[in-house]
Amino acid sequence: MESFPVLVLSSVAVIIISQLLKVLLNLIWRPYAITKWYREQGIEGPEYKFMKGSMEEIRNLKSSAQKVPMDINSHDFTPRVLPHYLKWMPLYGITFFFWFGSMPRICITDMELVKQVLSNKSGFYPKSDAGPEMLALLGKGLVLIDGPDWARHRRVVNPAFTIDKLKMMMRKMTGCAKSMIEGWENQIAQEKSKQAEIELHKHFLELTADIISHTAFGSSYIKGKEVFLSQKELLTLAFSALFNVQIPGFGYLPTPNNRKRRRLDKKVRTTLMQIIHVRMKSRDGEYGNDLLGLMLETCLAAGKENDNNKMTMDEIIDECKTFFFAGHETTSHLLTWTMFLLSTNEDWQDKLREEVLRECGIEVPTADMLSKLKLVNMVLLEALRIYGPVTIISRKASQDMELGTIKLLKGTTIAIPIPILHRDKEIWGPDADKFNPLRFENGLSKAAKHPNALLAFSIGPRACIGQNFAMLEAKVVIAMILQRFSFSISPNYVHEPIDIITLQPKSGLQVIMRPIQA
Ligand code: HEM
Repeated sequence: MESFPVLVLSSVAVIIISQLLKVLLNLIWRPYAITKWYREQGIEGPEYKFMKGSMEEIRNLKSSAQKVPMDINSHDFTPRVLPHYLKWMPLYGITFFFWFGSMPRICITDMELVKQVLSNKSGFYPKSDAGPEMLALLGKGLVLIDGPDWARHRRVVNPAFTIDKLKMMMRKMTGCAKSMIEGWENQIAQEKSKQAEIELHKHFLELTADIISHTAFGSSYIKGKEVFLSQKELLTLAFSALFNVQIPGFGYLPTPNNRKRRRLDKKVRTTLMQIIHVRMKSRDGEYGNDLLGLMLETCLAAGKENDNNKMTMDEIIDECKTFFFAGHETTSHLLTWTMFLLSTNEDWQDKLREEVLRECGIEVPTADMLSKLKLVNMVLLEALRIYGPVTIISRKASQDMELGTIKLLKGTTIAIPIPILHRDKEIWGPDADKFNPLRFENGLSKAAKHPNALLAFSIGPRACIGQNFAMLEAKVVIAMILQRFSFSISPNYVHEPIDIITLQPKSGLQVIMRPIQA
């Protein structure tokens, strides 16, 4: 009979060898087989590089493309933000594959295929896997989950975003915008000047954080500040990890970044728990009908029917993370890019001010007044088209399946590069690179050759739940600024759009603001 140590050693050896074989299979043989599979269908792409895939090339292309700022009148930031797509599309065709580490990604830019993927209701194209950094940032909330959990969360959350609820949020939105604007007026008065240079992006990030805190959580920017500041750091971590080689299990090691991520995650959770406890104590069994109230109602309604809509406290915390982040970052960028466009196209600024003063006068706008601001709406849609905050939508093939003529292998990620589709002259016409809000004159569905061509909020069942909220918020803020200020771009502004997960100006947006004398 074999001795015990020999048995242990041989078992360990078997485990190590089988793990090594698995690694070799995933890192060498599988990419080779996948490449062969797609090439046989005529789909080409850059060669797979051991473990790194295409990551190193993407990082290098991006860093050299981002060395030179853009001309202020040019809106085509794709060479800076998506240089790899621009390099590979002419080489391999509009549908091509590349490598996120050892995982294949297929880029699709055919609108019909995009529609098939995004409109699918049978769960064939779930969200692609999120790394530990994105999970810490957004939690397992609506943006990242799938299947029955997603459907249950969406059922709970939907009623917080009905048109009636949005109208009721108007007072809070205008209140937050008024404080920001009065801050600017005071600054200019204190400087005893007729104008001041204001960095708007920073202000919009705080404003939109304040608005989502008030409207969804009955809190304020100040109370939720720890969440926002920690999420900002988590965002930087997620961004820096985006094009790194992913080593399985690496996220559990006590590296400085992993430790930082865990510390920030804990801080976010503690602050959210404080906000939740305040709400639970302050009401007598009624938790309110805002987002937090609706979620708590389902969680704490022990013994009541409709368990299908129940959420656990951990799920609520994850959903809070999602809404704190998704509910303010993107909208602040939309406001920033809209103000950039209006500061550099003063003829449009004047037209919009005329419309705002005609429909709202100098009153605080109401929802009814805002519904009449057609030109403001057109400019916001055009800002979403050319500077949409979300640059890539990705999904995963849940099984081997066909998408058009492509035979997809299970696990392949499908990447939809929105800025490239939003500049497609076949879809948007010969002026696709230009700022032309008039293309939306006859409504969203008639602005392009394809009725669903604007993908800024995505389309289909996973489209943005907050799109009406974001549009209302953006209209309120832009209208209130136009009532009180005229503005032009500062000579200090440098046009460097950059995608730190979402598209934003690298060093803020400096604008010269001049109060309009009443
Ligand atoms: C200009 C502002 C906004 C833009 C451009 C935007 C864009 C998007 C996009 C493109 C998606 C789909 C992502 C994907 O399929 O991978 C999405 C989903 C989502 N957005 Fe927004 N968003 C904005 C504002 C908001 C706001 C204000 C909220 C919350 C109040 C919000 C909450 C969400 C949530 C929860 C999802 C996931 C929906 C689901 O999968 O069921 N977003 N957003």
